[in-house]
Amino acid sequence: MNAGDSIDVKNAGWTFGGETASHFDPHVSKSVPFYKEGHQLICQVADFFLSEGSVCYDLGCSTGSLILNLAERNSHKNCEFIGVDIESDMTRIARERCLSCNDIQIITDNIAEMDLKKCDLIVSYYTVQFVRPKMRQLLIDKIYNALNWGGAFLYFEKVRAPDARFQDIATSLYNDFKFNNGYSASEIYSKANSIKGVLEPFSTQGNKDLMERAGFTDIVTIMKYICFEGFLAIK
Ligand SMILES: C[S@@+](CC[C@H](N)C(=O)[O-])C[C@H]1O[C@@H](n2cnc3c(N)ncnc32)[C@H](O)[C@@H]1O
Repeated sequence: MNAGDSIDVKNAGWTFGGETASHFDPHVSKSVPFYKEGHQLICQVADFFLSEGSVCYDLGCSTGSLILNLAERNSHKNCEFIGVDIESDMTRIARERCLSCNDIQIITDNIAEMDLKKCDLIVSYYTVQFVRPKMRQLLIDKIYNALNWGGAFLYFEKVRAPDARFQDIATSLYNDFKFNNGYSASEIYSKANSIKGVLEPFSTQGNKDLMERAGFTDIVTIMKYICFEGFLAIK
């Protein structure tokens, strides 16, 4: 970064509304490694849990691409797909995208406060990391309680490393990932400033502890790349 670079720093003011929602689709895979591959993996895992009449949630569905993929892949199973996002700018785009699919309902709500109905699959793809830490255990408890026995929670999160040395390495590698995808040094710095206190990752162990306290005992990692991890937890 040069001394003359101008940086638009919205300190700790990140939001998914407005411009972020309208620019979300073309930009997300430049900052989330294997974004599309993660969706593909979730769809493949969902095959094991969705059967005739199942209910499936996508918590923090953003513009609806994952819930649409899930619904189209399982259109023969008569399932109910419910996408939830707190930002109406996101759910407006998601509703437009999913218009042709009658199995999908898109709801604007706060996942930390809403009730969940009984279901066979709950997906959270990089969403819980934005829920206030004090609300997180209650949310994971609610997810566990909503699942039918044998149902699954697919839980993807940005994760912190187990100690400072690994965290330094992970931060450096992730900055390289964004830089190599075309973000400037000042954009990377600006984003890091804006998400302070908004994006709050827990460690791998911290996330497992949340799930175990909720009641999950069968938990495996199904994807990991630098500081991005996907867990499959079965009730
Ligand atoms: C990184 S994006 C998720 C990406 C999305 N799952 C996908 O596959 O494209 C995080 C999303 O979570 C939503 N979100 C954050 N906190 C939320 C909350 N408390 N309730 C519902 N949605 C929330 C944001 O509005 C945003 O759309």
